[in-house]
Amino acid sequence: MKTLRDILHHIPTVKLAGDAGVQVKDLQLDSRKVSDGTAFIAIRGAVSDGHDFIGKAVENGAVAVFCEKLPQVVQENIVYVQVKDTQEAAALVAGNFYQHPSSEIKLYGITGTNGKTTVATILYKLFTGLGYKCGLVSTVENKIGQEVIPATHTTPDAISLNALLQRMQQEGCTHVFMECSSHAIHQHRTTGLSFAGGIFTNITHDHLDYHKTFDEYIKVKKKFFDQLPSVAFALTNIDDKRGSVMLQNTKATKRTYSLHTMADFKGKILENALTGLVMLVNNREVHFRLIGEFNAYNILAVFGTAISAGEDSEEVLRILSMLTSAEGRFDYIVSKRNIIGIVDYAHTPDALQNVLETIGQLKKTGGRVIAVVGCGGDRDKAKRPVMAKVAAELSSRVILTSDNPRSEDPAVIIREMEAGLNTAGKRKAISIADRKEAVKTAVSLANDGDIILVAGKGHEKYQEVNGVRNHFDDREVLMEMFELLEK
Ligand SMILES: CC(=O)N[C@H]1[C@@H](OP(=O)(O)OP(=O)(O)OC[C@H]2O[C@@H](n3ccc(=O)[nH]c3=O)[C@H](O)[C@@H]2O)O[C@H](CO)[C@@H](O)[C@@H]1O[C@H](C)C(=O)N[C@@H](C)C(=O)N[C@H](CCC(=O)O)C(=O)O
Ligand SMILES: Nc1ncnc2c1ncn2[C@@H]1O[C@H](COP(=O)(O)OP(=O)(O)OP(=O)(O)O)[C@@H](O)[C@H]1O
Ligand SMILES: N[C@H](CCC[C@H](N)C(=O)O)C(=O)O
Ligand SMILES: [Mg+2]
Repeated sequence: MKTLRDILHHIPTVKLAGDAGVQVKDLQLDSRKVSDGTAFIAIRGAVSDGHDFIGKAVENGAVAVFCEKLPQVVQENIVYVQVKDTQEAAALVAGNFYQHPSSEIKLYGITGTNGKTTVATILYKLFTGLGYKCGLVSTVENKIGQEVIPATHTTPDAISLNALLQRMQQEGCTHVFMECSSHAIHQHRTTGLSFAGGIFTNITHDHLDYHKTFDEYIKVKKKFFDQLPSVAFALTNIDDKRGSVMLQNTKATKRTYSLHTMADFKGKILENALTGLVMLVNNREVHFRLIGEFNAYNILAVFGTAISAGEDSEEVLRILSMLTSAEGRFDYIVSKRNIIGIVDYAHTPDALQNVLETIGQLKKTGGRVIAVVGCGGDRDKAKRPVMAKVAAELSSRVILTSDNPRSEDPAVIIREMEAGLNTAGKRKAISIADRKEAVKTAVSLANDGDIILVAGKGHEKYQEVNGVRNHFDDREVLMEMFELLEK
């Protein structure tokens, strides 16, 4: 059992009121999850302020409270720890409480707008294939070896994350691959972790609802690399405009990958088809099952990570050539009538553009492309018109529909998407708010040889409407509609 003094190690405190010898059984950010012996950490959130729930936490059994300002009424038997930034303190306290699991394993963090899940998942599969027991922290799922633990966030909060890493370490994982979202970096969810390597995929428009400006979004991602230790490596995509900026101030060993210029890990696409990619990777010709130019970048990120981690290049390429992508990333089904249905998690303008361009390059049949696209509610509104515009420019027909409306009116989201369409785009587009109906319409419009892209939800098994998650699975719906309309 830990005392408060143990978990305060290396935490700069402003003021400590009470006995630091008190025993701490658990850490919590949420007053509703507090039980006897818990240390509660009050965080100023986007919706509410954890400081308003200190009383509730104490009622539920908290013995210690971390806060940025002391409550007006302090209770004698409770220890108050005042710190400058409770979010940062939460991460450092969690590291102490869970005995710094990240320094006992090789932890690799992947950041960037698109490709994090893909790169982290392929790394997990590759290193598992190389014979290691691995952990995965991702949008789709968390994994400890073969055990699946459902994911609630791309990157969990600092306490859940350290608890998860401790379990991974205790259960024998030697390598862990985790996505580091920009929200997570900004909210200190990854602060204090010992990374063996950091990987940058790319940066394009997303999350400006949260970060406000693109410059702020870039700065947050860069901070991740600024904080890497000198023993780590930092691997970046130098074909991205901001790829080298990311590593500008890092102490880690710098490594680069590219499809177009000199780099430590250099790739060239020789063939790009629905059966996969043929690429030169550091002058070695290899066939991969992954599809599209964007996946050529993901392959280089994975290859560069494995080699930087000291693995053998021949063995890495042998296993990598057999691997498929993460669930819901360019998943395709060919119907009885030879219509190709693709489910992809493209939910940013750049991802949508990449996926539609890839489809355009693969489409040797001369068939049309029908895109079913929506945008999430309570998320970056600026994406909406841009995603509709990209869809209209790169497809023959577009069906604008709902993604996860969350607390917003789907009709309003669709109207904001429609605002991005010019006259030609408007002629190609139909708006159908019901996502199932939208997929049905796409299938009914398709002829043999056409390609239907259902974008935005990928692996998700639900649609979130006003706080309720109803079962919804794009792949399942697409198959159902093929069955129904191709009898
Ligand atoms: C915008 C955002 O990131 N929000 C995260 C944030 O919540 P918040 O700031 O809104 O918290 P809040 O509701 O205002 O509450 C403030 C504090 O009071 C506490 N509280 C609240 C109520 C109460 O009764 N008692 C109590 O103690 C809360 O536990 C919290 O600690 O802190 C919470 C606890 O860590 C997170 O669960 C929550 O994620 C929400 C659910 C979310 O949707 N986050 C998304 C945007 C997100 O993080 N996405 C990225 C992925 C992005 C990508 O992949 O592209 C991710 O990493 O998942
Ligand atoms: N390297 C890449 N560059 C650009 N687009 C990509 C890349 N890799 C994947 N994509 C596209 O982005 C979509 C999301 O990919 P992925 O889930 O790997 O990204 P992510 O960064 O984990 O996203 P999230 O921020 O939601 O966690 C894919 O379905 C595909 O359309
Ligand atoms: N991690 C991303 C996922 C978006 C997925 C899309 N289906 C949506 O709901 O907008 C986010 O939370 O912004
Ligand atoms: Mg992800």
